[in-house]
Amino acid sequence: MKHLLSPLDLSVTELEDLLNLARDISKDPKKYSHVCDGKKLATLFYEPSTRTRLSFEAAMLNLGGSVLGFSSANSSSASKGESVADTIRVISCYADICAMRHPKEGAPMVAASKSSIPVINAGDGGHQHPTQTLTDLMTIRELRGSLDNFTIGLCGDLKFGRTVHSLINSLVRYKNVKFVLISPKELRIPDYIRDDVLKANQAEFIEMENLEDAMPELNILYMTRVQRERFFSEDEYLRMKDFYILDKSKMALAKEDMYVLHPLPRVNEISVDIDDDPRAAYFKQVQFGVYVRMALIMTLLGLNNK
Ligand SMILES: N[C@@H](CC(=O)O)C(=O)O
Ligand SMILES: NC(=O)OP(=O)(O)O
Repeated sequence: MKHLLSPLDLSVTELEDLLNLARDISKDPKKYSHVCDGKKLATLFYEPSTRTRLSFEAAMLNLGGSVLGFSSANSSSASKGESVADTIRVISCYADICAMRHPKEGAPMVAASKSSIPVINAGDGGHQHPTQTLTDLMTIRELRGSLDNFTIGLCGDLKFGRTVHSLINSLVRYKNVKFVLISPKELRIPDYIRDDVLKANQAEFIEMENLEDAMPELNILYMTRVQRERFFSEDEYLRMKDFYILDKSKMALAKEDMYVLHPLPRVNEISVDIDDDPRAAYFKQVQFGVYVRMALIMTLLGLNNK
């Protein structure tokens, strides 16, 4: 049985197969509308979510399956003190596959160790968000045609932003991907990503604070929200929250064919003025998120050859 706890749980070849399947689904989703007939997905969300939970639900429904779950710790028996380990043993009796989001790093891994169904990490604390990475990879591949040979700027909260950590982990496996890490010094990328992922894989990267300086070189700009819920002090959050605001004047410095991605939700870091710019790809990214999760559910349930 396979789980998806980190983006590295899929080899580059498996990822290629999954992205090809997602592309095929995107061309004719109806072709797949009975692949998961009779199957159930449980969504165990101990932290807020709009896209991840609902796109998982939409994905399973599109495949002909059904969904059950909870959307906050308060509405589950976690509020009575039930452990993740016990919860997953119970859910294994109700569903065929589950997606779990939890504020504690490693919680989905604990769940996987006790589970008799595939567990998908739908975001664990400030650690990883592998299905957002699948979405990001599909978006980059569909927009650029390839996951090799480009420069990506990752901007904002690189310290707590789990989507950034997972995306870097995945992209270092492709050829000639250059990383520009744009953040205030307080929100720099953690050492375990800089040293154990970027340096360990001999990836080309630089760290800088000024977004304007980085703009002209970028093929992809990946904006992120300052992760308020991970800050120890509200004052510190307020000091950081508007550090970067992508607006028309900054977009004027970018290449004509640069794309802007953002995992969403956006707060203030991308001005709504640029939503109609053809380079703004963050809502396209949302649509790809459904196709890629359909492909993932099929793959983990062993239904990808049907
Ligand atoms: N939705 C993404 C990004 C964010 O919340 O800023 C996440 O859950 O990590
Ligand atoms: N991109 C993402 O994970 O969004 P949600 O937090 O709304 O699920």
